[in-house]
Amino acid sequence: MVFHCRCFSFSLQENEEIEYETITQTNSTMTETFHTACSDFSLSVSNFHSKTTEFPNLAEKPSNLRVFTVAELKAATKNFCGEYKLGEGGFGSVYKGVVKSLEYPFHEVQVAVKYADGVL
Ligand SMILES: Nc1ncnc2c1ncn2[C@@H]1O[C@H](COP(=O)(O)OP(=O)(O)OP(=O)(O)O)[C@@H](O)[C@H]1O
Repeated sequence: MVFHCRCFSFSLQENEEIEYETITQTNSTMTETFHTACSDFSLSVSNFHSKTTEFPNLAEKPSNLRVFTVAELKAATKNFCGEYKLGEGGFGSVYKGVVKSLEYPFHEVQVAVKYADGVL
């Protein structure tokens, strides 16, 4: 299962604000793939673990979030190259990367890709 979420903007240099996309990839026995905004992320996970039906199926929600293949994420981060590492979180490392914009094919979009420990 692959989660993608455009999370937040942050400042690289004092006056330069760049929008980043955080992509989290993780394995699961669940076969469906769904996309969710960060605010929904813990909601969907708790829904999955508790198996309650109280929350809507996020796969059925309309979404404009983009799915990336593992190959695309490897290409974007130069195969998760150490030089591209931005930081480390509780369950994996985060790498900067660059992907082509779908809207404007000649534009590149900077992204942050989280590589969850033990996934690949
Ligand atoms: N969009 C981003 N741009 C730049 N650096 C980032 C970005 N996202 C994460 N990082 C870097 O990676 C580090 C880990 O981020 P992450 O989101 O994994 O943190 P976390 O929420 O503490 O981790 P976890 O969710 O695994 O518990 C951050 O402290 C930061 O240094």
